[in-house]
Amino acid sequence: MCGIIGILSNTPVNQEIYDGLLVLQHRGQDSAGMATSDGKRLYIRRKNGLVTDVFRKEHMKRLVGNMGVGHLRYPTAGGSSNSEAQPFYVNSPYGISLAHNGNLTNAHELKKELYKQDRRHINTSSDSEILLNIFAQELQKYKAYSVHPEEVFAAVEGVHKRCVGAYAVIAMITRDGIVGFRDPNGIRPLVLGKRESEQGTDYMLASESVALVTQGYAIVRDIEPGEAIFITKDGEVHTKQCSDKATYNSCIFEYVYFARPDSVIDKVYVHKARMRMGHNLAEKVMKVWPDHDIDVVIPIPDTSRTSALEMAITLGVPYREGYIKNRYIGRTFIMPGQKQRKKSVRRKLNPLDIEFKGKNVMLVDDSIVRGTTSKEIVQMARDSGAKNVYFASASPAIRYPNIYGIDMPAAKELIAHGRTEAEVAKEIGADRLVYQELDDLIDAITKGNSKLTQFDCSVFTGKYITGESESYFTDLEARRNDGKKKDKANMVAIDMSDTD
Ligand SMILES: O=P(O)(O)OC[C@H]1O[C@H](OP(=O)(O)OP(=O)(O)O)[C@H](O)[C@@H]1O
Ligand SMILES: NC(=O)CC[C@H](N)C(=O)O
Ligand SMILES: [Mg+2]
Repeated sequence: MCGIIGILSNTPVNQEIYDGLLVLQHRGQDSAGMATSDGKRLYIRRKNGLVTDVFRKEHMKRLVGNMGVGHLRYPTAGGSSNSEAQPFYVNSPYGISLAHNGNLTNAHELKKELYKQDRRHINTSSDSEILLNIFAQELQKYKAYSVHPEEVFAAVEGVHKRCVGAYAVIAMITRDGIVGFRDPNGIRPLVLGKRESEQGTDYMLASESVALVTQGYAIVRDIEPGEAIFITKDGEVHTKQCSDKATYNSCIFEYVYFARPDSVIDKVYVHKARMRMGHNLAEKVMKVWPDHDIDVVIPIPDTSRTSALEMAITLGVPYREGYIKNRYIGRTFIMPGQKQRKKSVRRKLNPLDIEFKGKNVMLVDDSIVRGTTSKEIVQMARDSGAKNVYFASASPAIRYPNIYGIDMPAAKELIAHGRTEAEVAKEIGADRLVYQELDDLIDAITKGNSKLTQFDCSVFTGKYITGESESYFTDLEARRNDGKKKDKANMVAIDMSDTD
């Protein structure tokens, strides 16, 4: 679930992109990168690590210019080496650098097609390098001396025709401006912001609105599914719907887990959606278990806090912080390997015994994916003297892979895959388990924007809007299960990063 940013400003953008990336760090912890342009030349820095590790003073000084794009990576394709850090760059036509959030499901076919048909060589296993080359190839068709909106929009139409899957994209054309677009299903988010200053109007595109508002930009609007925006270096803004099949099928997991609560996605306040998830979950508990004996509701920090608090209020039960989170450890779920994820739950969360001793505790998390967190957490509650340990998940059971930008490629790694609710409860060691109903989860979001009627809920339903074949999933699981990822982790193609 990478994070992307693009800024076209009247002043240098390096510090603002850096600050914006810091705000979006929760979307990708693997690598960070930035490309800037002064209208003549491109400057680029990308490397494995967190934002604070990747950019030092000397790199920032070199990233000059008033426009640029930034990226945070959480890999869903290829390996996790420096050479797959983004933005990717291609010099023809015009010099394009591109940052991608999402995942292409026909990357394999496109890679072959790019060589056979277009004589373009792809040097990494990243689907984003493929996406960049498709965009470049489509733009090249017009052979214009400099880029105009018509050519950009025609190129995006070409991308929509050739690429399948999820993609929110911000690209920079070195001499001409910034382009943003969202796939025809709008699976991944992209929002536009604007800021007036004495020097003129500055524009920013980002995965989440929190990156805009923290830099003083006002939210203008979300980019629509299938729509493209071209902001020229002179500050003209052009937009066009580039797909005749565009519909909203936004990823529901953005609201459940990925996005920051202080972001607004497709006009829905994530914080409020999570509150409603907690409320609906409490109603389900009261329905299926009217005589419950819950003494206290305890959230699993960080993400579930918002819904757990609202759940406690609706249940009329005290809410207590029972696990203290080490603020210097990042998100566990988006770490690359199971060993690392497991180890970090214990290092990250420590129980406060006094909140557990002799009590019936209801632990609340936003989701149970591999069960790494819940297993450890339930055990910690027992070790701290809880009488009974109940567990509630603000989202339904996750039984199917994600193929749109969340790294959950192997069904067998999901704890609820092929298991009933009671079996999952047993597996995580809980005395009772309550899952949110899918309709209640959807209701929690649509209450914020009734125009959103459809979502990508594939991890709960196994239904994929882009219609992939059975063999795609078999192949994906074989290529990207946890064991395979370990082998690929250090696969370096051309290492363009500095060694420090
Ligand atoms: O069942 P699992 O495979 O463990 O995945 C689910 C857990 O992972 C996430 O937490 P994470 O630590 O990544 O981030 P957070 O601090 O934002 O909650 C999520 O909030 C759940 O707690
Ligand atoms: N999570 C994402 O959005 C990943 C983007 C891209 N597929 C990559 O692996 O780099
Ligand atoms: Mg969590």
